[in-house]
Amino acid sequence: MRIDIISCQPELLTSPFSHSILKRAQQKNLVEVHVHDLRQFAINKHGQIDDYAFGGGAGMVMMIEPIDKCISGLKAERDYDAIIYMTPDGKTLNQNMVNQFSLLRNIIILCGHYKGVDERVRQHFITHEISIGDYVLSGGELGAAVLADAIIRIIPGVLNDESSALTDSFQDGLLAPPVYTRPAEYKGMQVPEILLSGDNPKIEQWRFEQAVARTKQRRPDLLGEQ
Ligand SMILES: C[S@@+](CC[C@H](N)C(=O)[O-])C[C@H]1O[C@@H](n2cnc3c(N)ncnc32)[C@H](O)[C@@H]1O
Repeated sequence: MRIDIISCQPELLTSPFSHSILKRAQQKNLVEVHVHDLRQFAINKHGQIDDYAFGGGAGMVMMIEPIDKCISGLKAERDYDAIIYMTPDGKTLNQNMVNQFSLLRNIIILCGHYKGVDERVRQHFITHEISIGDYVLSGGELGAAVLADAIIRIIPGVLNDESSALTDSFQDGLLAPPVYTRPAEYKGMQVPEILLSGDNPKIEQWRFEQAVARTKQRRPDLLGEQ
């Protein structure tokens, strides 16, 4: 898979892709991540990529021309399955959407700033609008990193033990059950006896029951309850 991220603050995206699982995924050639500096496509030598909003009001608006040039250049090289704009008024990201995106070959993620992008960008170039929650960030980079991380970790071969991602929260519509590690007893706090029993079918049953109980308590909406 190839992910192209368009940003006017590309430095914000250096760290998330330089460590741990996302770094290893790139080293294993399971994903290519390319970050493009929108200022390289500025309309003048001052690096201008934004301007005042027509109609007035506070806040600058990201111009259509630099974004068009950047996206058109990428599209001239290859086909893209999705061109995503990170925006608080987009569809709220969930695991189902992440699973669908992880099946695609090439995607572009556009990060906004200021008041956001000229609406014509959204109307003419964008295929998906994604929010990472009902709050407003300063820019789309953190959201793009969240989206890319969620996608990349479930690409087959990225996690050392692929089954791990399948037992995480939301994959089967439930929250994940509690987990414990050594020591079995710490300052009088015990690990549930069943997990030390070696009886795998019973452990699986216990985990399922815990997942259901946790989901009922914390996220009844996932079970179709209120
Ligand atoms: C200050 S915000 C613009 C908010 C916009 N004026 C509004 O009220 O919907 C700047 C940029 O941050 C990104 N952003 C902010 N909150 C986000 C969220 N919850 N999910 C995804 N991206 C977000 C978007 O790319 C947005 O264009």
